[in-house]
Amino acid sequence: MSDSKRRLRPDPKRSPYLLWIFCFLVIPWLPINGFYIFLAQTFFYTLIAVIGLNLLLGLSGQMSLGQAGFYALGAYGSALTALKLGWPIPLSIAFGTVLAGLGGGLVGVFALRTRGLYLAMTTLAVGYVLDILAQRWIGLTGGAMGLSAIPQIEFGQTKSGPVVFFYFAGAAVIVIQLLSDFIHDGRFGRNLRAIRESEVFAASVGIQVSRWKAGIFAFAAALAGMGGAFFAHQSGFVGSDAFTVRLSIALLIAAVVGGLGTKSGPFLGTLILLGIVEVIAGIDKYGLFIYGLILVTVLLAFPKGAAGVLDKLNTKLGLSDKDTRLLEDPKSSSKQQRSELALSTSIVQGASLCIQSISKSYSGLKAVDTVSIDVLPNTVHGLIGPNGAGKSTIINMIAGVYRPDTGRITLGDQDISALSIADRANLGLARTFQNLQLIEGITVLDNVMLGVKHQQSYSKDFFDWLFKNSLENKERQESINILNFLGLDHLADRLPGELPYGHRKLLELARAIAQRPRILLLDEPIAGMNTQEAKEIAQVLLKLRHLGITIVLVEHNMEFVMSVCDSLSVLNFGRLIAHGTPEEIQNNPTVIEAYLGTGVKKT
Ligand SMILES: Nc1ncnc2c1ncn2[C@@H]1O[C@H](COP(=O)(O)OP(=O)(O)OP(=O)(O)O)[C@@H](O)[C@H]1O
Repeated sequence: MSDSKRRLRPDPKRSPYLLWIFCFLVIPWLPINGFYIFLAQTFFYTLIAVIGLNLLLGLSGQMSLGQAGFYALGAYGSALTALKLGWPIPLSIAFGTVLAGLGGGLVGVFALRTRGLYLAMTTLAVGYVLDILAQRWIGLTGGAMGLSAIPQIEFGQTKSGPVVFFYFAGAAVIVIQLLSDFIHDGRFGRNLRAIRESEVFAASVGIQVSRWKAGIFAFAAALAGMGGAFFAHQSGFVGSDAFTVRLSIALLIAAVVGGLGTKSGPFLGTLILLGIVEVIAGIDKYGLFIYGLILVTVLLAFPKGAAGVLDKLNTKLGLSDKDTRLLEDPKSSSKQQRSELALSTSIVQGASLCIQSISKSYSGLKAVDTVSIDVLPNTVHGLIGPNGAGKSTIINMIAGVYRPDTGRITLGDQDISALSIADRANLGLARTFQNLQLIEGITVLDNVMLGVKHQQSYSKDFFDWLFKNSLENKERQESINILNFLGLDHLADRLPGELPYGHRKLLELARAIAQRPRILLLDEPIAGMNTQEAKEIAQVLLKLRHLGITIVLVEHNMEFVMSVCDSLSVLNFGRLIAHGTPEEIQNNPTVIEAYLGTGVKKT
């Protein structure tokens, strides 16, 4: 396969679905006893709940110990509507799923202000509250005595009921697995992984972090609810005992044992979980203890779970995808010129930036004191000054990480002072960080694609992915052009962790360029680089300016600053002490005394 085709390959690996469909058609007709059909049904609906948790925890990094509560919402919602209102089962299952999703969304909006351990504790508490409600609201749920005679899928004949249920739940799993793969493969997965890495970073590439977090929380809750709804119609009975924290832990174990954040992890983890449940059925008293033991063992021995073990095996057998890395001449100048041309067509014209009398104090310390700076469009502006002068604070105020105590910031003719980080990014502000921000678990190319602006409504994405993958391919091509431009295209299939520091810095710049910025903010772009690498970055910045981007940078290397900047602002103790061309600044006695000393030459 040619490189360009391989790069543009539609990523979703669809062959597992053929296996699925084959098993799906064959299993019910095999001469196996009804117990195995029952087990397969249980496997299907448990898998649905585990897929949700895998997306939540594995991709977005949010821990939920309350999935049993949403599972209960789905089970009661579906059981009650079918039992008391006589709704058809597919409709009642859909209702249970939506009810759990709404519950998850509601919890999401409030709970997602917390993170890490606190989020885990909050979701645990939500799970407890829903469990206690199920126990105590006897009039509705029947408490521990439960609801019985819940309609089961019979389709006229009780005899064929289990097989119909098998198909029904199996079809739901295929759809959910497709959705999960879609999320893993494309923009959704990249955005969620970015949020897991750093919320400030995710917002800086234009992701509306709280919406995405609440959305994936609701989706995972809906899938837990769908699992619960299937459970209710399988057993025909729902009692509060089924929804304790033990269920939440079992789902968590399946997700972790299978391999968090992997596409096949939930399938493998659920298989292992149900296998264990069958084995320990006779020693139920010690069930929780055994679950815990398995979790600890897997975490220590196989941190990437069963999917990680399979992956290693595939690599050993030469079946892995990673063997198809792209190795080309890293710097073919004609290729770079072509990509520069392609890039020039997608670059948006740079904007002006106007900072008016901004100040910022940190608990009494005035880090920035009534600073005003004007940056003209299509120029490179440098912010310089000694350590602690307030440069990074200004960059962070421009990007929206900090709000100025006073003053205002205008991008073009738009006042952005009160906008969120993501809104500013979507208006054309892109940035790099003093401490590199890259997503380690995805390829170099995917890191760049994270910056590419989404060009169509998200609702169209799924069908595009399923049938053509044209949008993803277009975004890939755009990102490859940028990697070509920076001479990094031969590394497109690598992971960022495999790159030397200089290339990692370039990769961050590539991601920022992919955002098609009107203003590019660079916080110490050559820190840690050698002289040759610094010269290459200087060339890149001059080309970017030539293409029309406005650049604001903070840098301590004066030779570099003087060679790329059109104008400079000098800060000292939070105050602006000078403003002008590099030549004017080099000859300014106040600046020489406060910062430069003598001997800085423009190169
Ligand atoms: N989050 C914070 N909380 C408290 N003080 C802070 C915070 N961030 C910065 N400061 C203080 O504000 C002042 C300005 O810091 P800032 O990082 O903006 O300076 P800088 O010019 O970027 O320095 P450097 O060149 O060392 O990065 C310093 O005295 C610093 O200690």
